Amino acid sequence: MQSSLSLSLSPHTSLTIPRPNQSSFTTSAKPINLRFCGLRREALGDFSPLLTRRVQFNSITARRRSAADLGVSASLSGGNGSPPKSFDYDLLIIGAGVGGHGAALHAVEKGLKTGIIEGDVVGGTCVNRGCVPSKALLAVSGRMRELQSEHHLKALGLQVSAAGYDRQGVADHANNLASKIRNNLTNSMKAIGVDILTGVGTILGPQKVKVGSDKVVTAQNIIIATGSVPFVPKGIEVDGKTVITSDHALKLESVPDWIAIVGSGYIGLEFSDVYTALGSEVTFIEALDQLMPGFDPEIGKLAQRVLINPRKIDYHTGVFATKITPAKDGKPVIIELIDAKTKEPKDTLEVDAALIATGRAPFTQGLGLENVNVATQRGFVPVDERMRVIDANGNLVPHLFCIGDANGKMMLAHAASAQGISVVEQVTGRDHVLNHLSIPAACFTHPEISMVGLTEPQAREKAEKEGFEVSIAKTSFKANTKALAENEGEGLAKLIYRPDNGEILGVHIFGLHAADLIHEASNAIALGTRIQDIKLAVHAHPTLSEVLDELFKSAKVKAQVSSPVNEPVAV
Ligand SMILES: Cc1cc2nc3c(=O)[nH]c(=O)nc-3n(C[C@H](O)[C@H](O)[C@H](O)COP(=O)(O)OP(=O)(O)OC[C@H]3O[C@@H](n4cnc5c(N)ncnc54)[C@H](O)[C@@H]3O)c2cc1C
Ligand SMILES: NC(=O)c1ccc[n+]([C@@H]2O[C@H](COP(=O)([O-])OP(=O)(O)OC[C@H]3O[C@@H](n4cnc5c(N)ncnc54)[C@H](O)[C@@H]3O)[C@@H](O)[C@H]2O)c1
Repeated sequence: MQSSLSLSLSPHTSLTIPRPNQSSFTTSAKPINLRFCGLRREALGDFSPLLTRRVQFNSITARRRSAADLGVSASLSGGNGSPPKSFDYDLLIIGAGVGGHGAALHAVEKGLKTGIIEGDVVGGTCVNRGCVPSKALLAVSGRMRELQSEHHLKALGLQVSAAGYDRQGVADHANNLASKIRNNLTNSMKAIGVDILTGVGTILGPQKVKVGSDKVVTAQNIIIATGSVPFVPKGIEVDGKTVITSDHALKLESVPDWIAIVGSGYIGLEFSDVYTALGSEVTFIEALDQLMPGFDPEIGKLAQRVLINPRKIDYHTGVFATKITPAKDGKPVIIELIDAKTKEPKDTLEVDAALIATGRAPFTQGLGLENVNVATQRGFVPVDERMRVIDANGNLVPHLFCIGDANGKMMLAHAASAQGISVVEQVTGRDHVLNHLSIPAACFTHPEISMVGLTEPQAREKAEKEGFEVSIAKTSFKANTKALAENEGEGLAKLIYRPDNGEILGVHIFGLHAADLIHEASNAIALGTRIQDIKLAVHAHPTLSEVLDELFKSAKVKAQVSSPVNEPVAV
């Protein structure tokens, strides 16, 4: 099956990037650890993302227009294999998702002549099929939950008659938000002089890229930022109506009475929040032994108690969905489950719809990586800690970088953008290594979950290897005035730290506005701030941020204050 993304740029142009054929896969490449993708890929064996992709630029009109419209001259120097002697751009980015966009803005700020190539729509996954529309749906589910919770409203002294929703209205809200943010992103680049080159980018050789079918551009440095697409395990037939991926679900064309969600990672969990608020019953199917396997186990348990158990959600863990057949001729969607360990048949489910949320596959095939001797690992572009691309012999490819979902380091929008900024710092003369352990992540359920750094098991494993002690501090939202005023006392913040020197190893929050609260901790990790220093910082009262204030204050650190406290200043 070969689905495609289509875009009409104008009445005369159209571009199509076919999405991967999601019915074949390979397991021969080296496993890589995708810490923030819920689980190590090797744990899934045969169910790993498949990595086939074919890109086409299928409109002759579009090809002609792209060459004429670009306004940049193709470099004539150098054959495909040798580097050109002069360049059209200082920096050329392939892929205008959030990663490419972040890199482009920073590059212009640093004075680089910058071009960005986009084969579909500006904004990529996050803006068009990811963060942005999903958060619009979650904004609706949050309000629906509040309005439907008689107990909660009564506690606040409120009376509201029955809450309802208009499905198309909700869908329009998500779609309109995506359009608005896409325009903002496009305009923000145009306004500062980034050249947006329309067409599929293919690497021809060192520092040289083809755009569409016949335009060639050269650049001093190139960043690959081609992102990812939904991964659908072998045996699952996606029809886009009753068996869907997040690409389809975000359009909210229907709200099924009963939907199975395969995978209980970020996408599964966020959509369970949306669907149950809109009235669906949900059945989770999770390959690992527990739901939400990527989260700190204690936070996962609390999340299960609050986000799963009281809602119309049941689940099967330790099972793979091996075959899913879409609804047809009056028959429901049929899901065949096998035991994840024994591989024996376990169960068959009949539901109205199934959402496949089993991770994302990198979008890198057909990119011309072979022309610079780069072999992907399960489709991901191998990079070092500075996002420099590594070739098939283990050497760095000069002037070539890869950021975002395509390198698989951390599949988050802000991580993609931060990696892009880090690359720009390097090519403009400042060495920079991004600390991925300081990058926060959040799941926008109600309430939210957020985290930065290590989970408790990861911290204990590291401590054992490196020979240090780990301590844990916790604070409850129940003791926070603002949370109680909102009648939202269900929540926990957890700090994992070194008691000898006050280093923050990880912070995990479950509760109201957890996604916003995490940044005090992530900035502290990024800046190397120790607990003995941050516990002296002052927080406004009454605010949710006092949850973190209490958390840092309750930690028992042996070291004294490690940086001088500012002298009081007369104002
Ligand atoms: C449902 C969902 C919800 C999400 N929610 C969040 C969230 O709340 N927070 C968060 O941080 N992350 C979230 N993510 C993840 C986030 O969307 C991705 O991590 C992020 O979009 C990755 O950015 P990127 O720039 O690497 O790639 P992408 O956003 O995928 O962009 C890549 C771009 O490159 C283009 N392209 C690909 N190949 C070529 C080529 N050869 N030539 C030219 N152009 C090409 C594509 O068309 C695309 O526009 C979510 C993802 C999904 C699916
Ligand atoms: N709020 C956010 O930041 C946000 C929201 C959505 C998506 N994302 C990003 O998008 C990416 C994809 O999200 P996702 O939820 O699809 O992936 P994920 O990696 O977070 O979770 C996938 C889940 O599916 C399970 N699984 C995999 N194959 C299975 C099978 N055959 N049968 C049953 N279970 C199976 C895994 O064990 C895992 O728990 C994530 O890496 C995440 O970083 C982020």
